[in-house]
Amino acid sequence: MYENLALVGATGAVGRIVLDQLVQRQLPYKTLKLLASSRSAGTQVKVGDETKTVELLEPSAFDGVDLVIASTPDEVSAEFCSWAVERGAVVVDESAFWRMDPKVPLIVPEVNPEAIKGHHGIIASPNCSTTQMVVAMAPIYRAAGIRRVVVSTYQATSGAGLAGNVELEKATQAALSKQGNHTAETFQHDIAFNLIPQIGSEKHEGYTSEEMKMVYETRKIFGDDSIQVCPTCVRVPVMIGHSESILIETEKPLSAAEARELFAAAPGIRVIDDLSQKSYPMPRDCDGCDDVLIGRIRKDLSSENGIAFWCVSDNLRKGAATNAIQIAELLMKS
Ligand SMILES: NC(=O)C1=CN([C@@H]2O[C@H](COP(=O)(O)OP(=O)(O)OC[C@H]3O[C@@H](n4cnc5c(N)ncnc54)[C@H](OP(=O)(O)O)[C@@H]3O)[C@@H](O)[C@H]2O)C=CC1
Ligand SMILES: N[C@@H](CC(=O)OP(=O)(O)O)C(=O)O
Repeated sequence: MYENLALVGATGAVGRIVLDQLVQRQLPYKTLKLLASSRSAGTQVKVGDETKTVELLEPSAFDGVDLVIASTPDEVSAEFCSWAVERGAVVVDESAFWRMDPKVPLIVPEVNPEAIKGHHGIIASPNCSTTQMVVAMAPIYRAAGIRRVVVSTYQATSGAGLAGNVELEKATQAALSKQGNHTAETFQHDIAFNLIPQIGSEKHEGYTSEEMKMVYETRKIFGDDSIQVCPTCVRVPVMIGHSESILIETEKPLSAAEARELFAAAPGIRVIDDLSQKSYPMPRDCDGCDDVLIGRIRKDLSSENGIAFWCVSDNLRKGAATNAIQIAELLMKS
């Protein structure tokens, strides 16, 4: 039923990984169209052993397409999704545009696969920082309930797309050659040898748009508006891999050993946790890996029901491309 695929945003940071994953995970498609803007239409892209030409995103591009995987800016998704749905296709969209629409399921397959039922043609994949956090929260939520989460993120420059990594490279070269501050375009300030405690725009009572996504999307994915989330999102000079320091306050008390066992048994999680051996996940370990890596698991010293840990994931893979591909696999199985 889902045999004729289109990939919108095929030339982007996420789109390139989706292409790799289509091949690596051997999705059983018959035809594949690659779509992007007029900037890239006509360029050639390798898909496994084949070379394909990128086509222009326009309504007729979806004629005969059953399944669309899309990774474009919000305003582009806002426009083209209806072109695809009107032609009978289902869209798995990675942008933020549709995520909080009540008619659109927001899916992380390890957490809420059942919510995919009854979709109306568009299925959204969450924000990358939210995805890795909810994968980590899921086993704890099921075993002990969750009242509150305090999270600080350390987000890679590729979170801002291909332009983010180009800016990190240029800014670092400028700083090393002592040319002074690089003029920031993608980020708010010079990212070289720096941390920027702002991702997105000012949104709600001093919180940014990225931070409020972590609040709202988490509640929607768990279907539980009682979960309290206090996020701080920070851009760091790392190319791939978002890291998060997370404190979870549970309903029922949980020891660190119990939390470690729950993480180890959960799908999509790999535990790397032996401080005595300097063993814990770091962003360089997660580049190219589909799991959420968890370490530094310990009891909160300041409250009864707190579990603290460190969590790292490839933002372009589980944070985006892999999650979308897993959603496509769920559809193909249904
Ligand atoms: N990077 C990340 O870690 C994550 C990203 N996302 C979301 O995924 C989406 C894509 O992000 P990312 O890959 O990082 O961004 P990039 O900027 O690297 O890529 C954007 C892609 O969208 C295409 N595009 C842009 N404008 C148009 C247009 N007018 N018509 C058709 N295609 C267009 C670009 O094509 P062209 O080559 O023609 O410019 C390119 O293929 C965004 O919504 C982002 O929020 C979600 C989770 C994580
Ligand atoms: N904004 C995130 C990545 C992203 O694209 O998120 P969203 O899809 O929610 O805009 C970052 O910069 O790291």
